[in-house]
Amino acid sequence: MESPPPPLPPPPPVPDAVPHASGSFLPSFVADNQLFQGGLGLMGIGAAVAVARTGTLWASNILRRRMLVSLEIDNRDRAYEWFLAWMAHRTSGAASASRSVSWIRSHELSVETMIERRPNGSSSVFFQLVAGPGTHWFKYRGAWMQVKRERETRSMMGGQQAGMSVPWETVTLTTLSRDRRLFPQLLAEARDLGMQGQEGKLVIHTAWGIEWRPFGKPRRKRPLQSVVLEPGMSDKIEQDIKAFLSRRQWYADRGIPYRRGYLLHGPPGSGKTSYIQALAGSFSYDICLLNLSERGLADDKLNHLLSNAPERSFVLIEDVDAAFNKRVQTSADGYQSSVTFSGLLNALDGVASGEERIIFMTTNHLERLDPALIRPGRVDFSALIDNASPAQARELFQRFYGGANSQVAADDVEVLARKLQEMAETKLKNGETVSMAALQGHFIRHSPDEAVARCPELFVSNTGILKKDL
Ligand SMILES: Nc1ncnc2c1ncn2[C@@H]1O[C@H](COP(=O)(O)OP(=O)(O)OP(=O)(O)O)[C@@H](O)[C@H]1O
Repeated sequence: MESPPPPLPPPPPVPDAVPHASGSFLPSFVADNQLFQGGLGLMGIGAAVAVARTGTLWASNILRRRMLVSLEIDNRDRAYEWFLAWMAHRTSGAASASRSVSWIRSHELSVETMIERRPNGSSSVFFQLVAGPGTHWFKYRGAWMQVKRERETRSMMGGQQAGMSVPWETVTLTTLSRDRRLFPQLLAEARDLGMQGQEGKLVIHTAWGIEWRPFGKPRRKRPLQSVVLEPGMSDKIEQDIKAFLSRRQWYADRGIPYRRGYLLHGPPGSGKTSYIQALAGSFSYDICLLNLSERGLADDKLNHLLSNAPERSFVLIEDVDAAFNKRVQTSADGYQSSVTFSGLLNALDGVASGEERIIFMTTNHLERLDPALIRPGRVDFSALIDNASPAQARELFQRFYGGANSQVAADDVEVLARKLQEMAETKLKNGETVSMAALQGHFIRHSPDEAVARCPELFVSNTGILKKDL
């Protein structure tokens, strides 16, 4: 019988997952591990720097908020263009002698090309270097100011620039809080300088989204007499507007909305738009040009625009028939333009529509307009501005060729003008007329004698469409 196998050796002791240390694990791990000590040290320094930096930022923000004051002007506000013009004026030779402002030499400049037309017809071009995008410093009435001009490109929503990317600019003025009272003074100076530039000018506004903004530079006012209407017509319209402008309280006392609508209708080239612009200039009013077919314009925006037209401005809706024919439904959900017909009617005299507003509408086709659009309350004064009458043709001729600077003797002008009127009367009896625009073009092209001799070729049968215009 075999001997039993020898006994197995005892299993090795199981090592402790964690060596028994007195207390916890970490201190001894750190005490024995220099690399870890270094890492902890660096962490501590990093944390201290971060805290110091945050503290400094916080303190400088507090200080900035308490000690400094900033004023932001963006390019949607009229003060923006006035301030830039003020800056340009101040940095130009004309005003640099001004004691109120001294500029630190700017390193970011941009150029504004200015064309100055002289009365004799010549013009001169000069370049104005203005502070461009960047940071500039100047001293105004003893206080240092920082100007930060920033430009970015944003895409416009709505308005004639809908979908376009246009530069979006802001200017931020910063000065010591104790000098904050200088901001209104500076803006008033900029405004006065800017208004000087608009003195005697007509500002045309167009819609930018739901806001009105000046479009281009202010234009020279057109003399009202230069637009020759049928004798007495201009006075009639002028008197009606004067009466309206003088009865604000009368309307208020009777709770009647202080609004008035005018409709000038007639063939193309009869002077409707020119007259409205000249009339606005004669009242020192601006023009707000509203295009109902403008992309992105909807009923709510239209209502906002009509309710928020700038003070002292006429709202002009040209060719109003083109936006709406007689409620022609072109699709199940609405009309051919983005503004609905009922939206226009409500904007013109609905409950939400604005107060103190003068609207001019023009059309070549009165017969196409919906009666709801031209009923009183929306159109309070309607006038036919027609093709040239013999009297108008004569007066336009005299305005072109007469006057102090005329090369033609006054008597000769008078004889020719009378001849033109007699010819026009004959033509009119035959049912032939001519537009004032065609007469204007004819007079521009010809000498007085030629103008009269060749005028008969301009007249066409009374369709209002002229051979010359085709
Ligand atoms: N009655 C007028 N007196 C002086 N100029 C005129 C007259 N009518 C038209 N003109 C000249 O003809 C041009 C076109 O005039 P305007 O645009 O005002 O006509 P309109 O009636 O508004 O035309 P449309 O109906 O096609 O818009 C302008 O250059 C303007 O100077």
